[in-house]
Amino acid sequence: MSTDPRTQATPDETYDVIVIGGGPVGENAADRASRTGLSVAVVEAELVGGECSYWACMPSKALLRPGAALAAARAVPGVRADPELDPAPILARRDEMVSHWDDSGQVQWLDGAGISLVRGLGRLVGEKLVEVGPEDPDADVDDLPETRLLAARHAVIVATGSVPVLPDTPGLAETDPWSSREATSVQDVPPSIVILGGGVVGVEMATAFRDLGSQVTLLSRGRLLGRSEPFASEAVAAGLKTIGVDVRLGVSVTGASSLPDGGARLAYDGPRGKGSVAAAQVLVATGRVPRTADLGVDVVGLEPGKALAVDDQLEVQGVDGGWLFACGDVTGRVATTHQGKYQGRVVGDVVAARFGRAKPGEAAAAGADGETPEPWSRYAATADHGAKTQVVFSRPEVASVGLTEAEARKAGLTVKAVSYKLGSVSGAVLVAEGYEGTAQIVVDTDRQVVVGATFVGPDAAEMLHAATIAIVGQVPLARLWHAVPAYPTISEVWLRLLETYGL
Ligand SMILES: Cc1cc2nc3c(=O)[nH]c(=O)nc-3n(C[C@H](O)[C@H](O)[C@H](O)COP(=O)(O)OP(=O)(O)OC[C@H]3O[C@@H](n4cnc5c(N)ncnc54)[C@H](O)[C@@H]3O)c2cc1C
Ligand SMILES: NC(=O)c1ccc[n+]([C@@H]2O[C@H](COP(=O)([O-])OP(=O)(O)OC[C@H]3O[C@@H](n4cnc5c(N)ncnc54)[C@H](O)[C@@H]3O)[C@@H](O)[C@H]2O)c1
Repeated sequence: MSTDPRTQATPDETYDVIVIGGGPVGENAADRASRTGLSVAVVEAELVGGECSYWACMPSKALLRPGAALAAARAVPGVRADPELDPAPILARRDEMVSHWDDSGQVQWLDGAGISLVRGLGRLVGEKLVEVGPEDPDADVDDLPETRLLAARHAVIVATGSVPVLPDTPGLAETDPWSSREATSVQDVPPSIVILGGGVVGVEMATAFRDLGSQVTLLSRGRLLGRSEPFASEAVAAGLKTIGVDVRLGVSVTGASSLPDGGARLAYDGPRGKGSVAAAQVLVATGRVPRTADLGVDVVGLEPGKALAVDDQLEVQGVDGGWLFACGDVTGRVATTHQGKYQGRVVGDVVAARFGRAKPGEAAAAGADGETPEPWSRYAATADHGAKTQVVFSRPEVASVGLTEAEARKAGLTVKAVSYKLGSVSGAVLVAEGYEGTAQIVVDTDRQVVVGATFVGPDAAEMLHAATIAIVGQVPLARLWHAVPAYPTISEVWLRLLETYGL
């Protein structure tokens, strides 16, 4: 395939399976792949555990939880004293949650699972060949890993995640803006921060920094959380304003400049003409792209920088031989840890069954002889289509699964959306005075099944899984009617939703 001399070299090590990227998704894929006796190596350039453990899910949720707990306490008369947020212990608990950016616990776990760890940046250099070397070969550090050539007997699984996007707005890069990494690992809370981007990172970090005491301005081109139901966007915008975030919608940032005493000013075109905002710190939260630019995918005929398109077995499309797989953010079809780990379990099982000592019949069920595995079998990531879940830990929380009403209509389904105010349910009244929130289900009226659900409100996250089960199980409404929610819980909204639908 390649005339690169490296592909002619004798490999330094050979494994049955090589996983490039030891984030949450790669770890899961490696774990499952190793279960039928295959030898597996994980190649990791930074910390085992990936973005999620050290700079994303865990630290961001650690920063957000105290504010949610305080709001919950304040919403119940009878809680004595007036609790307050205290940044120092919040940051200290965040540091604990990320194990002080030390991955020895996760390395131990890999070790216990019998998976080899190879530190360094992995690059594809040929079919089933991975060269591992320093991320920056010119870096001036003592313990740069030596370049090693690894060969895979059967499969390479790519789980390299994603990287943040920095828009090419004039002057923006020169203001030394933060990405979500610097924001989630903050040690000195800035007195003021301007956040560019009203997606998930934007609204979560606006909430967290307001709780930590910063003055926060959030600039968004469109509505907040643009992929959510519009009522969720409105509730989150209102929630941010209530806690004192300056939310400016419909603004396009046109330029940025550094200020002489530190900080920066962003200029923008908005609904009321030109404007600007200054802050001690800029945080750019304008999305992420799959990390394939430095992966060597060109040697297998793929375009660097683009997502690795996969089928439901997570096999990379456009590469022959059935040896290259991908899962997680790098596929561009999921952008959360839990959905990526689901893919990791599927691809790990596919690889284990096709190439390892699996039970009789399992290799065929996993597609070893060219048959496509059954949807909803353990060898197909079927939930990627129409059953993805996400929780945004803003205040109020936004928990969603499946299709929004607009997405369902776009997909050609005949649907009816019904919603109900959560504050009218007895369980919610008990949880908080003046509980405000909304639940909505999107029903496919031809099949009489739920295809989407969104819950917005305090602790809405914990309501999501019932909806996920209804969607994945394709439970007919007539049967769902017999799932009786306990009284007095907020889940009683399910009964109200079905009544509102007409049952
Ligand atoms: C601020 C923030 C908060 C988030 N909060 C949540 C949340 O609450 N819940 C949720 O579900 N999702 C959340 N996400 C999304 C979640 O972080 C990602 O979906 C998840 O980390 C993807 O996992 P992954 O294993 O695919 O990639 P990553 O976690 O990015 O891991 C990829 C790993 O591969 C390594 N790597 C990359 N290239 C190479 C290479 N060539 N060689 C060797 N190693 C390589 C990297 O060093 C990294 O360790 C959040 C994201 C952000 C930015
Ligand atoms: N709780 C969670 O599950 C969680 C939390 C944080 C992040 N994440 C994941 O991480 C990923 C990245 O999050 P994110 O918020 O950075 O991305 P995002 O795609 O959710 O939002 C990016 C926002 O930036 C805007 N934008 C893009 N370019 C812009 C520009 N030049 N100027 C102004 N605005 C611009 C977009 O319109 C969008 O609103 C997401 O896919 C998300 O699912 C998940």
